[in-house]
This record gives sequence, C-alpha cells and structure tokens, in this order.
Amino acid sequence: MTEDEARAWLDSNFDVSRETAAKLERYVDLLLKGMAEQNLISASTVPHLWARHIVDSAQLLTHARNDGDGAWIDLGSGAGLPGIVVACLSNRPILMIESRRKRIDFLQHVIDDVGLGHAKIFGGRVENAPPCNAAIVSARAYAPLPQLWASALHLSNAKTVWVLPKGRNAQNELEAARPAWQGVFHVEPSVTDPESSIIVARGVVPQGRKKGRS
Ligand SMILES: C[S@@+](CC[C@H](N)C(=O)[O-])C[C@H]1O[C@@H](n2cnc3c(N)ncnc32)[C@H](O)[C@@H]1O
Repeated sequence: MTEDEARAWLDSNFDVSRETAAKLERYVDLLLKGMAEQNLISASTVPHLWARHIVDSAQLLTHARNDGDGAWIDLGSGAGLPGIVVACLSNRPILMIESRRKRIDFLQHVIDDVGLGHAKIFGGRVENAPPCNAAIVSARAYAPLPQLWASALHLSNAKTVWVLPKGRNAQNELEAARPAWQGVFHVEPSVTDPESSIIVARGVVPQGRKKGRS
C-alpha cells in the first residue's frame, strides 16, 4: 500500500471530517518531531508512516466498530499505536496502558496537543491496571498471545472483543495458544500487508474455566 493509497483507504473507510484529518496530521507531525528524542517508530518505516502505522492501526476499528459502549483498552501503546489513531477516529473512551516513562510523557503531550479528551493513560504495567470490563482490547507488538491474555484477563469479560494485529505468524501463534486458551477466534487479513493478519477473539478464558463474567 502506497502513502496515497493509505490516505484514500482512510477516506473510504471512515467519515474523515476536516477536523479528524487535522488531528491525524497533527499526530503524525508530533510523531516525527518526537523521533528526535526517542525511537517512537522504527526509522525505516518513516517514509511509509501512513500505511505502516496510521492505516495499520485504523483498520482495527473496522473489526470492532459496533461492539458495546464500553471502553477500548490498548495494551503497550508505545507512541500511541493504535491508541491515538483510534482516539482520532472514534469518540469511544480509550485507555492506553504503557509502562515506559518517556512514552507516557509523549502520549500525554499528544492527548493535550491534539485535544483528545476521551483518551486517558494508565502509566504502569498492564498487570497492575485496575480491573474493568473493556468492550475492546487491542495490542500491537505488545506480547505473544499467552502472555498477552494472562496479563490482561482482569480487564475483560465474556463480551470483550480482542483485536490483535499479529504479523505473518498469526495462525501458528493462535494454534500454539489454543491448548491453554479457549474462545471464539477469527483470523482476518491485514489491509496493509497481504501476508499479515489480525486475530479477532471473543470470550477468551483459560482452558477449563467457565465463561462466567459477562
Ligand atoms: C514494541 S512496543 C509497541 C508499541 C506500539 N503498540 C506499536 O505498535 O508501535 C511495546 C510497548 O509495550 C510496552 N510494554 C511492554 N510490556 C508492558 C507491560 N507489561 N505493561 C505496560 N506496557 C508494556 C513497552 O514499554 C513498549 O512501549
């Protein structure tokens, strides 16, 4: 996907008002400026930033647009991918969880500068975030599936939708996790990389545990 195709994809999949477009542009600006101080995204991806990061994040919304009214929780948000992109494109409350101080400061700066009042940060480890019932949980380049679910189960219930971009190895990773984890799983193709996939999961609990909390 070229950068022009990435912008066209956003326009055709979201109601990108002038205000929303300005928010995304400002976020991209802040990302590029922030690169002078810390490695927010891999330098090799900068020329492809709209495809590799903005659309790659935005596509997660297309798998969880109508799932409940509750919060979207993004695990290991880093520089705000996908959390900040989701906050630019949706009014759903979003909580980004990130443990590294410099990343937390960057995320807060973006929230304040872009004006994303419905986005909040939990600055700390996912394992220590207060229990809640997220409508949606995302995690991009955060952890392998078993660690991911073990660290964040207390943020979910039986209705939570997990949208997990997983690169080229998604199906294998899912098969390896199945003996220990049950749920309803789909593997969806990524629009930014034909060889990558997104795992969409519901009702995730450890094998042997009843799907109780709803
Ligand atoms: C590889 S980066 C990915 C960042 C972003 N999601 C992206 O796709 O660009 C992983 C991020 O997860 C954070 N992280 C890793 N383990 C964590 C944990 N247990 N709790 C909170 N943050 C964590 C790291 O500090 C890092 O910023």
